[in-house]
Amino acid sequence: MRLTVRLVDIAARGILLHQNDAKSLGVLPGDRIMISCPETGKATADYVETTTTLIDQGRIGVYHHTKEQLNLHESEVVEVRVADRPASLDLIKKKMNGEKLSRDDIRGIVADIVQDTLSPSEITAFVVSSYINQLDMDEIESLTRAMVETGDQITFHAGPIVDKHSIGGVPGNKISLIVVPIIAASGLFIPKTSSRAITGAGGTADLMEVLCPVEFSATEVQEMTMKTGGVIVWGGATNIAPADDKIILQEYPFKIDQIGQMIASVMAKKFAVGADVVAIDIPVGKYCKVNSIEEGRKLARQFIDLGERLNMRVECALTYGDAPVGRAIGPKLEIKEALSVLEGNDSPRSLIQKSCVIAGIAFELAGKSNRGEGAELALELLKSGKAHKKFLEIIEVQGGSPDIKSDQINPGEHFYIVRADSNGYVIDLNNHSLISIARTAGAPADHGAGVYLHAKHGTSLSKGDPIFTIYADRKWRLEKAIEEARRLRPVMVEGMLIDRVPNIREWTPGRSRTIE
Ligand SMILES: O=P(O)(O)OC[C@H]1O[C@H](OP(=O)(O)O)[C@H](O)[C@@H]1O
Ligand SMILES: Nc1ccnc(=O)[nH]1
Repeated sequence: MRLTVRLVDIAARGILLHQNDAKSLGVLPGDRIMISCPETGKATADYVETTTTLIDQGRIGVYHHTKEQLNLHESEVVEVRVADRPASLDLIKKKMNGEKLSRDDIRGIVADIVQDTLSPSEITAFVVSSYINQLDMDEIESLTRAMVETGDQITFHAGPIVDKHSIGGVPGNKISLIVVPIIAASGLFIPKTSSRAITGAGGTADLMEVLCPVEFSATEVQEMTMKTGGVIVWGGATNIAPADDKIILQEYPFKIDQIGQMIASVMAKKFAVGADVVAIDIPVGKYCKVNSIEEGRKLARQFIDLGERLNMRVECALTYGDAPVGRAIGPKLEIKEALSVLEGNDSPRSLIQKSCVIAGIAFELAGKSNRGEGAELALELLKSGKAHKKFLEIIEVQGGSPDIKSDQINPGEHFYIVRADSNGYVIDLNNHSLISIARTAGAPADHGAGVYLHAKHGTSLSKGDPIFTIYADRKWRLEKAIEEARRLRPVMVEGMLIDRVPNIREWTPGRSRTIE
């Protein structure tokens, strides 16, 4: 069938057909058609959407992606025919049925993810199929390798290359902003690529973006690392493991991070930058991705095994995840807290301790310090101000201002303080609820949004004391977050009323009771 092009300014994938043309072709919404340009001979497949009003019969609505692929112009005539289904759909179904995927199967799926052959809902199907029928170690290795092979890789001619990564899941986990400059200040190289928020209210890339650009090519990452010793960039922009970010985009709304894909997501980024040694932070807690020490050990073993298969030396730290790291949750609040620690502030101690433990493991793995002495070296580099100086250099090389000070960073202008409604000690913090409130307030997209905790486990509060403050860049978002905080009550104070269950049945006081 020949159709006339109408360019439609929509960024997503897809092709818009009049319902009658779709019927003549024998396709339904979601089916694929092959569009070829007789003039250039170029062809590409895309999935169909249909309309009865937006496009006239005889025309084809071409979205941005296909326009770019085929270099199409308004009113040009193209040839359209039914396209084959991508073979990877059957492979995803294989996983849905609980079968094991071979290396070639996984290569096929990842290639189709990277080339945008699979639609977002089809990628979601892959995520869900491996969420229900977990990936085994061979499948995780294949996924990691396929993610690396379909993207750019960096080779450093100096070494050792050090890296760190957290599996996430604990709010306020801003330690990369402290660990990376500590490691770079020691003279080691750390080309750190991070993802944006997956289950949280601010990934490291979202945080760093408050201070400077985070989108660079693999070559730029390499050059900047050689110059300063370290960078903190967004993995999704580098074309390092490009499938990773496309998968994460589908996980974000569900707040899920399937274990096998998580391991591959982390390790692909490490492998692609040529890391020799890697320290992995696994937060463990009631509301974390990993809920018990036992589960944490199992996951650590998987990271170490995969490291061996890929020739990287990996060590994992199971860390305390029952409470947020530090007190700040959300991009600007977290940057402010991390920067103030680098500037020499002595608190929050949990943040300093955790950062030094992880940097210490990396030092020991890289042979920079003896076993058991790495954290001490990390603390020295932090206390001496060398890590702070290095952080400012990293900001500058990425295009930000090296004069930035923590007291110049202000969270959102709209805020609300939640206060204790009884005396007592803080006995529980619900990470999921805190993240939810910060996201409802606008984090991570609104950089000023988030939650600042005034009290953590064991803090003694009197009625009326502040427990946490919610910040937002927009008033309506703050209002929604306050509503959510009232409903979720993320901080439990001993002696506090948990909920009141009203009796809504009609009742007249004093009415005499009758005994039947
Ligand atoms: O949103 P959730 O699931 O908490 O985790 C995502 C965060 O965890 C990792 O941190 P890092 O890169 O090691 O600092 C990721 O890269 C990302 O920034
Ligand atoms: N799935 C992931 C978890 C944490 N970090 C990542 O980069 N990816």
